[in-house]
Amino acid sequence: MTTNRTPATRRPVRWHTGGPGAAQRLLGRLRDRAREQQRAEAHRLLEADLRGLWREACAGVGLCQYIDVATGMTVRTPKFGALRLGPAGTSFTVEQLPGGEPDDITRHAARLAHSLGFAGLRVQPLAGRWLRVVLFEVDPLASTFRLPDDVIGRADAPVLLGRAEDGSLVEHVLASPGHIAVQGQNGSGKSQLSYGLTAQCAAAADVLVTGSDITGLLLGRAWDGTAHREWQVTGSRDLVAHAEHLDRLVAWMDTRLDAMPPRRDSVTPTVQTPLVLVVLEEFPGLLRAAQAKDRKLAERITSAVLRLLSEGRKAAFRVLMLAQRFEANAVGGGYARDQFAVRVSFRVPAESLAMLHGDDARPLGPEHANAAPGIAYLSAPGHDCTRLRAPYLGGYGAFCDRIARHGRRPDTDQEDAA
Ligand SMILES: Nc1ncnc2c1ncn2[C@@H]1O[C@H](COP(=O)(O)OP(=O)(O)OP(=O)(O)O)[C@@H](O)[C@H]1O
Repeated sequence: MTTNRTPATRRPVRWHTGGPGAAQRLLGRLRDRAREQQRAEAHRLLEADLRGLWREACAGVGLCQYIDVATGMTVRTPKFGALRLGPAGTSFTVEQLPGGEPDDITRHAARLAHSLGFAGLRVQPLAGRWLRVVLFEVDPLASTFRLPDDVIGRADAPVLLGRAEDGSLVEHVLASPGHIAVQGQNGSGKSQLSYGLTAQCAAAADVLVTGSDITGLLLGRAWDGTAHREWQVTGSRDLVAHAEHLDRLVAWMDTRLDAMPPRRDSVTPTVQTPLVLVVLEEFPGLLRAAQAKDRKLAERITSAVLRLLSEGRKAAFRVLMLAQRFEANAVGGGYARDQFAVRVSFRVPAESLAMLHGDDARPLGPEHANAAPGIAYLSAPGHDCTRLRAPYLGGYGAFCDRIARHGRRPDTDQEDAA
């Protein structure tokens, strides 16, 4: 069979190039796809790694259930869902065990995060039993943050306590009915927090910063020229003066309770009836010194403080007590310790953390025993064992400057103290 086709009738093969640069675009797309596949593969491998580590870590800290099945005992841990890698960091979803609470994970946060190769983690509840675990490459509390040069104008405005791991500010309203306990070893950050708290409310017309300070640094000289100074007793030479001052505060509290208007069960802070912040700096030191001098003097101080703690809330008295450790016998007994609604612990031995925050804080003890200055644990209404970084005001000179700048000057408007 022959064909008559001539070369002239054969149609040339034409490549549809799509214009100039199309080959490069195609190549680019192929490279993007390859990169995407590599990324997806890396993501899948990392997810598998973290899933395995998560399971081991949960079993390691006891966050698991043992189930007896036909083939033997099996361990069930909160289920790892999906990994998310993004500009906001690394996170994954988790389905809690039946009956589980986000707190079960938060309680072991440091140890779980370390097992996964991260510095820390935070838990965000999602829907139902699901939550998101956000991992931190560096401890979010590692860096210092400055206390802004702000003051409150009224007792019902919030003062800043610190910054939590998620970057949110943790505040406290003095007018809310709760005394404040602060414990920490030497150099752990108690003074910085107290400088910050007192400086923030030094200008408020309805707050009086009073109390007893054997060190004479937190209260005393720094407050010269302010309306608060005559309500502060300092130094350890005249311990009777501390007892007398505390008795004077109790008498003031009693006058308020006696004068409570009908159908009212608490005093609202006003300029005439200010909120009385009773600062007890190094209170165990005051008690020890008083005991060494005269046992009766120590009892007198203890009973005045107990009355302020147990009845002060209704009379707009708030106690801010500072101690290295809140051992019951060092702070006037277990009853006294139970009166504190807001509890802050800087670096303390593990046992002391559990003593002030309860057994829930026990797993955090070993890590917190080495916390850097300024890092604290907070238990307060609405804050169940929140780890925070207290704001840094600066050296003692900076504190004195703030009080000199903002401290309320004496006036004649105030009520009922006389
Ligand atoms: N919130 C903070 N941020 C950064 N650094 C801090 C913070 N708090 C304390 N520090 C550092 O730790 C040092 C000691 O802090 P601070 O004097 O408050 O401790 P303390 O618990 O009151 O100790 P002491 O019982 O000996 O008075 C400060 O001089 C400061 O360098």
